[in-house]
Amino acid sequence: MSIYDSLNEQQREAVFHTEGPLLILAGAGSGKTRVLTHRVAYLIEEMGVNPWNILAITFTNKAAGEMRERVDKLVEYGAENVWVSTFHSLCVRILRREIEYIGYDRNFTIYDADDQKTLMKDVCRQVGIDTKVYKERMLLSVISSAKDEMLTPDLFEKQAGGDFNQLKIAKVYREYEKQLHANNALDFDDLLLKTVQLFETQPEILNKYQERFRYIMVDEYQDTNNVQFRLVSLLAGKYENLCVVGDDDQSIYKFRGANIKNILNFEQVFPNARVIKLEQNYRSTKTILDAANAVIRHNLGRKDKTLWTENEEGEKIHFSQFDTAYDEAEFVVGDIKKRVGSGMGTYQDYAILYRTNAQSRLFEEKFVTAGIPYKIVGGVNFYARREIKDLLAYLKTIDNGRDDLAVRRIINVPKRGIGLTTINRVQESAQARDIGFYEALQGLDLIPNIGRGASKLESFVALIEHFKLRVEELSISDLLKEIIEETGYIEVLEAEGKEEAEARIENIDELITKVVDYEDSCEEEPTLSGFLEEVALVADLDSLDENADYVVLMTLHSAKGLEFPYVYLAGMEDGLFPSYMTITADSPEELEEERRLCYVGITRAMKDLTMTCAQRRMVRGETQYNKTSRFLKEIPSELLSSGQKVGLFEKKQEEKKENPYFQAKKAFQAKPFSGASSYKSPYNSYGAGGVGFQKGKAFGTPKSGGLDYKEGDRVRHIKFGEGTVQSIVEGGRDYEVTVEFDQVGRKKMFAAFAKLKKVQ
Ligand SMILES: Nc1ncnc2c1ncn2[C@@H]1O[C@H](COP(=O)(O)OP(=O)(O)OP(=O)(O)O)[C@@H](O)[C@H]1O
Ligand SMILES: [Mg+2]
Repeated sequence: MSIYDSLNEQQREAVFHTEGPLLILAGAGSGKTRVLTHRVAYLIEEMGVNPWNILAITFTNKAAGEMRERVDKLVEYGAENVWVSTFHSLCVRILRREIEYIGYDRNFTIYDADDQKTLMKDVCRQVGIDTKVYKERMLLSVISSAKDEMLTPDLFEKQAGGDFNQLKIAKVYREYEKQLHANNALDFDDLLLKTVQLFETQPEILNKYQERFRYIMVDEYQDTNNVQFRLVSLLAGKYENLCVVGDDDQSIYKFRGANIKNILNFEQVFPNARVIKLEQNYRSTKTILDAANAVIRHNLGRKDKTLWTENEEGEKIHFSQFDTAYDEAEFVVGDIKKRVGSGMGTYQDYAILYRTNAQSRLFEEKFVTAGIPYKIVGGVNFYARREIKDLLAYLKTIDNGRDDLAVRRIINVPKRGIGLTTINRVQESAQARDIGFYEALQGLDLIPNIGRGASKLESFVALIEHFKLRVEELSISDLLKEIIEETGYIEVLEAEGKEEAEARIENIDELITKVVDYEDSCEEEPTLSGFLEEVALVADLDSLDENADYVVLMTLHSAKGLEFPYVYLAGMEDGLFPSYMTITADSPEELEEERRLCYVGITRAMKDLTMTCAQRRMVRGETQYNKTSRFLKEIPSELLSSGQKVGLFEKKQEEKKENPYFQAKKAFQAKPFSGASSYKSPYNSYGAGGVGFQKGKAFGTPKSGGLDYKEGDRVRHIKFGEGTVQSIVEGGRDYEVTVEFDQVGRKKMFAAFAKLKKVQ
């Protein structure tokens, strides 16, 4: 029996069709990736193709690794000569050999986001652009899109027509390119673009690679963008032995420029293309597949496909709704433990998938407490994330300053011009005198050669000392918000690029939630040291043995292409998944993209799928109420094991809406934030949404009858400072107080939240 006997007829057809363009368009779990790997084997073993002539491109490093493994298993000899790589690594490999042809040095540098921003600052200065009007981040993002569209500065300028703004950006783009070149550097987008330019301008080089890669395969083709498509078309231009596989229903990277048209128009670009559809799903039970089909059917702009399976009916999809996200995490972790305990697979058969990275935090804490090994795939453990470590390092430094590592971590974060040499001098001096690093910073005149660095170090110490004083005045959560605000931490993140910043800000919001959680659940008086101790207990980063059997946690985006016997889709709530931004943007296209993501999630499950959601979820320390996800409601109730629960919460919501107290809270929420800090997550997709209310001691306070100030009095607010009360108006359940603050002007707020103190 040969390995090809394990394929069905259509799959075999695809494997045996080796010459000429081929599009395999098929739903999830139908064996697309399996066809690719068997095709590689077939080319080598049966067709006598030199492994060297084969190129397989996948989307992520993890997918490349897995494909490599599968190919190695199938092919006995020479598998290592097949190039299996992502688009970026392919381009780096080519450019390291050939970039001299387009005027760069082979040892070019690849600029990361930080480098790009530094360069952009410089460019703006040169061109005379005010970065307050044209933000570096915005400029970089426009340039990135231009590169994806393969627009050179010249073309960009042409397209600008007479548009003043666009012309200015064109100028910036030109200078940016010039300087990159002068530094012999490429940014991330350049890797693809320069490879395309190389091929377009150097026919003999293109020819060399066309000869080299006679057989090209691309997995997850639905998520290629324009420049990637161009690259593939060029490489395959001579032999046209191009096999692409994809599923338009799994296109989930539009926000990164993925162009679904690349798959839909494949037949136009390659008119002699053969199209093969695979319709049998081998991965999932009937129930899981029915649910996935039912959800995706709600998308309008799609090629209709019918996916069926011979697999058994399987269990119904479990659905549970919990009071809080905390309960949700406890259930999921407990459920996995119970199932594994009763012999249902091992931990590695289980995956928890969620919409946003920040959701991992609660699960991780539960896993650590339950002693179950877990791993975050395609990401880092919550407490190991850069932004979380940075902020915790601030809190540690403020708490006692004895953690040298923490102090050193943040002394120049965000950048304040304190260099490594200066830091090392402080360190040496501290060691010589056997004192702590922070202690050494407090006596700078005793450090030799500190010179020009001294004033910057002094301001750092002053900042920390200022925060130390604030520990007495603020709650821990407000202190944290103040640190974020005063250090400008968020702005620095934003400059690194929107997408990246978005995820990091969500993590920071989640840290604030953790603090508020601690403050609320603490039996004694909450203290900073107490909080840090608690974190140390749940943030056990070393407990993971890399080879151990572990549960994997990841975002839905990173789950593409993978499969697991048991899958949990957590946070199935409107406002989280689909995201609040998607719902409020009123954009059917974005909603369809979220729905495809849901389809990807459901179809990862082989045997069993559990969907969970919470009625209440804290975001940035504020409780937010969410409805059950609309996607969940698109699943016919006969497929759900507790379908009757869907909609239960909505009923409660209706009842709540009639409650006047609740309305007052809602009205408060609709107003600009006027709490203890003005830091408001700019990307927070939910903070402003729904029916959340400020959590904290103030909640539940009856109408503030005990106001000890009246109109005309001088009052003090913890954040806004002193001001004069303009008016106090009876408003629903609470008084609305308007204050003219000396520093920040007029603010209107609810008395219970404002916590104004009369100035005697
Ligand atoms: N003919 C077949 N016989 C038995 N098992 C198969 C067959 N084809 C595919 N499978 C199995 O079905 C599962 C799904 O296959 P594969 O991952 O290749 O699907 P896919 O179409 O690439 O899915 P996705 O769209 O999620 O990337 C795998 O476990 C694979 O081994
Ligand atoms: Mg696949």
